[in-house]
Amino acid sequence: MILLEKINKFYRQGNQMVHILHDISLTIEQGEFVGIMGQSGSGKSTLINIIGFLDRQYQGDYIFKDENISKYNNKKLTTLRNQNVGFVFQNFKLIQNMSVAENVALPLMYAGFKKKTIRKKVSDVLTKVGLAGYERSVPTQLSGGQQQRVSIARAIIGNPTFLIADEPTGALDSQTSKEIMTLFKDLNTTNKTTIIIVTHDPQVGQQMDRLLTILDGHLTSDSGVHKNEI
Ligand SMILES: Nc1ncnc2c1ncn2[C@@H]1O[C@H](COP(=O)(O)OP(=O)(O)OP(=O)(O)O)[C@@H](O)[C@H]1O
Repeated sequence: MILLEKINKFYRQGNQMVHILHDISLTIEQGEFVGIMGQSGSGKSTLINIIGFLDRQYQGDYIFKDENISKYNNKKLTTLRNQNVGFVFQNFKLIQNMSVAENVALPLMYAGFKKKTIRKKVSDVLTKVGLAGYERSVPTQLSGGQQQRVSIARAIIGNPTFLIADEPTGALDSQTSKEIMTLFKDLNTTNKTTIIIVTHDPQVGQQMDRLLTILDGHLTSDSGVHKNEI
């Protein structure tokens, strides 16, 4: 489903072009549960920005669902992103003065769904993440783990093809981290949602079906393939 072929990424730093990602080639199939690990500055965010259709300034080919999207303009890329990707962040990124239901409903509001449909979908998705009945709460009334569940509900309400979670347990204690990882695994197993999780945490990495490791912008290991395929 996701096929990257020799992706290279350069950033301008001052008057120099710095080579950030080096010849990254990988395939992620529908339904996979994949972790990306690597030290700070190794290029994880840069890579997921490309995978999640946020960045189109790279060299190499990105084939998504059999279509080469490397030359897509911003408009086409935004449409692709809205239709296919859900994002989860370390710091939840919830809107504080909106209720849980309003936060979760946002993607469907933008997509122009009817109010009644939205209400039903919000209720279903809150049940799925273990927050049935929390519609009227506001983020500040919730624990960190609950807020992350709200942000996961917002990410999955549009039924995305894949989820990208950037350090989703980074702000949580270890027990809550475990619970959030269990939720991701359930979503992966039950809904067959492809999930890509960036993490520093080896405990989180261990729970993934497949682990990619990035070092200085190179893909140095992929537990899903034999070493000589990298
Ligand atoms: N917009 C930018 N302009 C210039 N350099 C950048 C930019 N964004 C990232 N970099 C550089 O690219 C390299 C990779 O950064 P990236 O954020 O992808 O790493 P990371 O593995 O996600 O790190 P962290 O775990 O700290 O989030 C770093 O050296 C960083 O300084």
